[in-house]
Amino acid sequence: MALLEVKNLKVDFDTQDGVVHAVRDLSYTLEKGKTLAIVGESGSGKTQGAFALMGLLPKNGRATGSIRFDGKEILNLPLRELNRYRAERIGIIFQDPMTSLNPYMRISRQMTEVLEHHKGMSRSEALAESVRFLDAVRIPDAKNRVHMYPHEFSGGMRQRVMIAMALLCGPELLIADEPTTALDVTVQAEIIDLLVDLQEDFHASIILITHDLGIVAGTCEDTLVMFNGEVMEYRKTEELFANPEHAYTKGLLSAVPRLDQKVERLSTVSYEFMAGARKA
Ligand SMILES: Nc1ncnc2c1ncn2[C@@H]1O[C@H](COP(=O)(O)OP(=O)(O)OP(=O)(O)O)[C@@H](O)[C@H]1O
Repeated sequence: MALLEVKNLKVDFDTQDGVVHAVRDLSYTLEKGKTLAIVGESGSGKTQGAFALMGLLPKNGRATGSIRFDGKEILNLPLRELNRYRAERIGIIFQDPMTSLNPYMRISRQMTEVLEHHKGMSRSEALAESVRFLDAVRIPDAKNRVHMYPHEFSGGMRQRVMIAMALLCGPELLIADEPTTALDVTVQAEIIDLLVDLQEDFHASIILITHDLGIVAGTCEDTLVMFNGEVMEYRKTEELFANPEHAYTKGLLSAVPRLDQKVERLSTVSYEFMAGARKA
């Protein structure tokens, strides 16, 4: 059975200027232990599509359609029930780790609190478990660094802490929303490698949200390309790279820098180009 089935998801926002259709018709299926990339330029609806399933939509937003998690409809569940899913079965990693880390609390306290509350561990068990998770995300000297505050870590290390926190309760689904966008290119590659390794160890399904097709190859089995709230293409990643069907995907691919080609200037996908490439 699929872990996640999203069908005809629509997300609308009420604004002063009328209704914004952020996600128009999004459908996909994610099997257990598999990885899906959701790719598209800024504003294409990637994040709001994921927020709908976490119950994190801004107040002026509403979602319709269906989101089944492990066979159960979770779209628009009451907050109390959704909170249980969010805490224990679905982990999320944001672009900016400070969105989920409390700057005034030591990492140890932030991690042990979760484990005490959700796993019923004692403080000392929870501390040992936290160190184990920091080791798993390759934080050197985890035993000592667990007692540091978030600002004492570099950006890449902070992102690792957030990944460790997202994995703490053993989620079946991990949503990574632009997890590397704010980082240097080399650190980006390390974080993506880490996610791939962790997925093998923790057997979580992953949704990787990114505007960068370059980090998708070799990382995700399937790729879904979005533009203007709609799905442009949804296929096996290998096939998409080998033979992109949609003009918009071709545009995105041509914007991916390739190590084997010298380019004068990186291409960008212009708005006119995208508009012309929109699905009829
Ligand atoms: N609270 C809101 N009210 C009105 N429109 C909104 C609101 N939040 C998001 N939107 C709009 O929804 C659309 C989709 O936004 P979304 O954040 O999903 O895009 P994205 O593809 O994830 O882009 P980015 O990478 O920049 O986050 C955008 O046009 C955005 O302006």
